[in-house]
This record gives sequence, C-alpha cells and structure tokens, in this order.
Amino acid sequence: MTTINLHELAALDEAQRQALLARTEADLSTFLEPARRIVEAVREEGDAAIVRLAREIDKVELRPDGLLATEEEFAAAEKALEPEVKEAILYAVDNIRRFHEKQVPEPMWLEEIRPGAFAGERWTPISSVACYVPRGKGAFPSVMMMTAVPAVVAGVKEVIVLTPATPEGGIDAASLFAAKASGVGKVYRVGGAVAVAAAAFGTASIPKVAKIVGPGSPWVVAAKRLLADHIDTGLPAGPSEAIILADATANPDLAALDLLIEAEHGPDSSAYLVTDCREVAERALARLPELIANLGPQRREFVSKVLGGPRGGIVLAPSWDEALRFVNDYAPEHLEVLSDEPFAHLGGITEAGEILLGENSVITIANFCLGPDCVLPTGGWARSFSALGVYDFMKRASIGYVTKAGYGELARQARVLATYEGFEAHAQAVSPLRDRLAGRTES
Ligand SMILES: NC(=O)c1ccc[n+]([C@@H]2O[C@H](COP(=O)([O-])OP(=O)(O)OC[C@H]3O[C@@H](n4cnc5c(N)ncnc54)[C@H](O)[C@@H]3O)[C@@H](O)[C@H]2O)c1
Ligand SMILES: N[C@H](CO)Cc1c[nH]c[nH+]1
Ligand SMILES: [Zn+2]
Repeated sequence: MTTINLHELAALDEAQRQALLARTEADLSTFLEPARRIVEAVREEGDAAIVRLAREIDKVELRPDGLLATEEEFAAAEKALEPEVKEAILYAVDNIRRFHEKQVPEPMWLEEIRPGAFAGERWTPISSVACYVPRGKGAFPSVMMMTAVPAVVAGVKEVIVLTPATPEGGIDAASLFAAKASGVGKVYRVGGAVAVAAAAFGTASIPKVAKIVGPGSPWVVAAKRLLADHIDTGLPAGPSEAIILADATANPDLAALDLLIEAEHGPDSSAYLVTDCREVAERALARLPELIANLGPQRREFVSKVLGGPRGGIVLAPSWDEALRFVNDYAPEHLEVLSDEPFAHLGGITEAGEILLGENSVITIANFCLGPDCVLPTGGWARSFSALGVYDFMKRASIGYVTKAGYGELARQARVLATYEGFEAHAQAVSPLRDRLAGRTES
C-alpha cells in the first residue's frame, strides 16, 4: 500500500519548504568520484575503455570496431518495428520539425546604429554535436527525435548519437528508426559517463565533438559537470520532474492521473500536485491508489517512491498566490495547468521549462509529439535555461562595419574611453596617427 505525501504548505517552516524544492541533482556527491575514474579511463584508453566499462557496468559485450550502428542494423530495426510505431514516430518527427523550423533565426541582420556605424549578428550552426539518448530504465526514441531534429534543422554538419547498448549488445529498434527519420545516420552504442567522455575527448571510432546535448541519469549529469571545460554540455537535463498546478475548477481525477506521468521515470524523479483547493487535494489523494495499482510492478515502485518520498506528493497551498510562489520557486521542468481558465494563470507563472495549458494539453502528448522539445532544464535550471531548441545548435557572431564617414565620431568616443581605461594601444589605434598611416586627412 502506497503512502502518498500531503504537504500542507501553511504548516511547514522555511527549512521544510526548502526541502520540498530540492532535487536529486543537487547532491551528485556519490556519482562524481566514480564518474571521474570513468572519464579518465576513456581519456587514456579510448575504445578499449568503452568495451571494458560496458562489460563491467552494463554487463554487455561490445567490440571496439563495432560501436557504430551498421546499415544492416538500421534495416533490421525498420523491419522489426510494428507499423503503428513507425507511423507514430514519423508523425512525431513531422510535428517536431514543424515546431523547430519556426525557431530558425534570420541568418543575419545588420542595422545602421548611427550614421555610418553598422552592427548586427550572423547565426551559423555549430560544426559537430553529440545527442545523448538514454537507455537505462527504458528506451527513448522520443529523445532521439527531440535532440536530432533541431540539430538537423539548425544545419549541424556532424550530428552523432550516443546511446547505451541493449543487454544483447544491439541498439533499440525504435531509436534507430527515429534517428533515420530525423536525418541522422551515425549512432554509437555507448552510454552514461563513458559516452560523455568519448564525446569530449574522441576515441579511435567516436569523433570528438564541440557539444553534447540530451538528458540522462545522474551518471551523465556528473560526467557533464566534470567535463564542462572540455565540451559544451548545454542545458542541464537530469531526472524528469513535473508539477501539476490545479485550481478549484480542476478535475481532481485528472490531476491524480497526470501526477503519475513524470513520477514513473525513476525513483530519482520529482512530481507534485500543487493546489489551493483542499477538495481537489483530497479527492486526488483518494483516487491515486487505484491509478497506481493499474501500473506494472516497476513503474508502481517508482511512483510510490517518488510520491511517498522526499521529492513528491500533493502540496496544499493556503492561497492561489502561495501556490504560484511554490511553482515559481521550484521552477519545474514540466508544468501542467489544470483549470477552466488556464490562460488566466499564465501571467503568474514566471519560472518553468514548459507550460501546458488545460486538461487536454497532457504532459504525455508534449513528451512525445506535440512539437515543442521534451528535453528541458531540470533541477531548478528553468530559472535561466530554456527548452532544447534550434538555438542550442547554433551560435551568433556579432558583425560590425564602420564607413569612412562614420569613423570620425566613433573613433573620438572610443579614444576617450580607451584613455580612461588606460589602454594606450587601444587609444593610439584610433588617434590621428591612424589617419596619417591610412594616408587621409585627419577626421
Ligand atoms: N530532462 C529531460 O529532458 C529528460 C528527458 C528524458 C529523460 N530524462 C531523464 O533521463 C534519465 C535517463 O536515465 P536512464 O538511467 O534511463 O538512462 P541513461 O542512459 O542516462 O543511464 C544509463 C547509463 O548510466 C550508466 N550507469 C548506470 N549505472 C551505473 C553505475 N553503477 N556506474 C557507472 N555508470 C552507471 C551506464 O552507462 C548506463 O548505460 C532519467 O532520469 C529520466 O528521467 C530527462
Ligand atoms: N519526460 C521526459 C523529459 O523529462 C521526456 C520523455 C520521453 N519519454 C517519456 N518522457
Ligand atoms: Zn516523461
């Protein structure tokens, strides 16, 4: 029998409230040291370490020259999959592509900021990126699509995928099919901290890349933290988390149903139903046991651990403002707003990776096929990071152009500031000496 937490916010002191806001990623202490040993092994031994660590950690036999998925494996995956799974993947890829194509910025803009002073920006794709697709507590063709599609839309030349092998040494069939549908052909069987290190340093068979994106277990998160000086590790995406925010008009049964969605990812996930309505809280609480009983043993164990543990359950706020304050302090990865008037609440929500409005906008739909990316900042990082998108696969260069006519005024102002900061060469470069060296009359 699962015990589900009912936290009455008004009865908590500040320390107890802060404890509810904490996430698994806040304490990586048990992962960092072993992850450091893994990273060093991959740096020193390359593919040999990948094979050895796959055997030791994942109990799977790999060949150093067999890490890359073959054409035969892609073909076999396509053959093995049920038509309805392939159709759903193609449908999702289409929506995800449509959404991300909307994000593509103008390649360049240039404005005349002052007479003769032009300034702007040019966007170009990052040259090489690794998409990490988890496969520990389940396969994630969804993450394959959500990472690969924006990379391809952005125009990244070298997109590779890193994903743990199946226990038989293969690669999940739907993930392979999704890679191909997304426009990516290089999929390597390597996972966890090993994969992050391989992307950072490169090995004989895996190319070193400029950036790694994609969510993962604390092993992946720990390795990214250790390797942040070697590779761009992008937005922090760790164990999944969600808040269902429900007002008095919400259907409590749906609130209970949707609370289980992200809680089932694993015991390290976080999930809260936040409401200011006691009736919604109590009716959802009463409904949960039967919904949990519908799940298989593993998912039942995960949701029970989350909803009865330190990072889950129902939060009853003394007012709607307090409910909103809790949500904004938490900065959830996924936020589902259950209300007859969900748009009325949008203005009060300032910190969330994804905001899904109303009872039809179910987290499940957004996780798989609505279009926006399901790779989102966790651990409170939604305060400053955004959902994965085309921008994560591109960078901007500032562009400047000063005409002969514009030069004089800009040079005068710059010389004053350079002199104030004590930069003599800076000042000299825009002094009358420049005019003489350029063979023109003083400006
Ligand atoms: N934030 C997001 O956008 C998002 C999206 C999807 C999934 N997720 C999260 O990603 C995570 C996926 O985790 P997962 O476990 O399913 O897959 P994973 O691929 O991230 O982790 C499995 C790998 O971790 C490594 N590992 C496992 N045990 C280890 C040990 N004892 N020592 C060293 N390495 C070890 C292994 O290499 C293994 O292959 C989940 O927490 C899920 O909630 C987040
Ligand atoms: N909820 C995950 C992001 O936190 C995405 C996902 C994919 N499959 C199931 N869920
Ligand atoms: Zn999910």
